[in-house]
Amino acid sequence: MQQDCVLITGGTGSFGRTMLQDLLRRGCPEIRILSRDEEKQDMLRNSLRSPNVRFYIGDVRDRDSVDRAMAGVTRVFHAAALKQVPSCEFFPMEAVRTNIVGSENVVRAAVEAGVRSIVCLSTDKAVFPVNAMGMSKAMMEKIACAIARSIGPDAPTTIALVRYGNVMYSRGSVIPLFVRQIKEGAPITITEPGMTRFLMPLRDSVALVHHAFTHARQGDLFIRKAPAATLTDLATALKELFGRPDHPVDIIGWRHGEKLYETLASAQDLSHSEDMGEYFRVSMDGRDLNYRPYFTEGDIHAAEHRDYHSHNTERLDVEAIKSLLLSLPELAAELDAWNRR
Ligand SMILES: O=c1ccn([C@@H]2O[C@H](COP(=O)(O)OP(=O)(O)O[C@H]3O[C@H](CO)[C@@H](O)[C@H](O)[C@H]3O)[C@@H](O)[C@H]2O)c(=O)[nH]1
Repeated sequence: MQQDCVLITGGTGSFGRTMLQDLLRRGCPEIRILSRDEEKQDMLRNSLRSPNVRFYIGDVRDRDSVDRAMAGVTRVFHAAALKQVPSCEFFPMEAVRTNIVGSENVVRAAVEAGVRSIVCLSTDKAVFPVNAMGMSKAMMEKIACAIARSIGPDAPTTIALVRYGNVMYSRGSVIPLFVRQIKEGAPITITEPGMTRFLMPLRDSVALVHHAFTHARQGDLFIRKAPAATLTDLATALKELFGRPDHPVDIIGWRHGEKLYETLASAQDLSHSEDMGEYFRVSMDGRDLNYRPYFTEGDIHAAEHRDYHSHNTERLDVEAIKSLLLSLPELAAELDAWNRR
């Protein structure tokens, strides 16, 4: 049997790195990282010093570089993406090149190389997308599903997707920003007090990817359920944890391409899904392009479902947000330093 060899695209990002550490802990004999930035790779190489990890400089936009990293691989986790909402609004074609064309390159290369299983990372912003980042991720989902449908259930490669909400404390996100503002004595900048976001600690992120690797059927989409919070409650929780309940807040208004709440699963998704407890499993829509059956075999179940979004999921109150925040190692370290100052 072929030795397990996992390729992670975008392996130096928060999600990719968590996956890498997890695979190392599980004793994976070979893990390949494909990414663009040699400096980030070098830092990761020096911090890991593991003979099991191999680094490939390349770009998912460039099929040749993907093919080179893909040879001999058994599983692929595709996490490489342009993921910042505001920058994709200003450079939408860059999102097209990386998130759409790049994803097609990775999925096709995996199929052609006979990889056993590929899992592509998506986001709640791909559902009813209003910004270029979400639109490009929605297209990635469509492309992965279209390729899955075309190769069929008996192909050697299984293509699956995982979809998550916001990862807490990820680089450049709102929680480290609010923490910095509290520490510097600057007002906390809230865009819209009642805006809600799903909240997921990074540690909860990788289990579903492993599940998808092992259990996905062709074209499956796995959606991680999560609780949500309003920005006001998130800010209040942080202010209280840092002993600054009266810290000032500025309301700055919505940024480009934002939504009041995010949808993780649409009614259409849920109409062909199974509720697996911590996640939904959405099966690929396997109907073909023959129009006639659409009128007799349409999706009659869609109307029975409600969208699953950050306004109607479990809502965390301030105390619950505080305990979730305290469970994050990054936040615990910040608080420790703050209390010892
Ligand atoms: O100064 C600020 C900055 C942000 N926010 C709000 O905080 C929330 C979260 O913002 P942020 O942490 O920037 O994340 P998102 O813009 O929601 O997007 C993140 O979460 C997505 C998953 O939903 C990922 O796909 C994206 O890559 C990632 O950037 C949003 O409601 C923002 O309006 C503020 O209130 N004040």
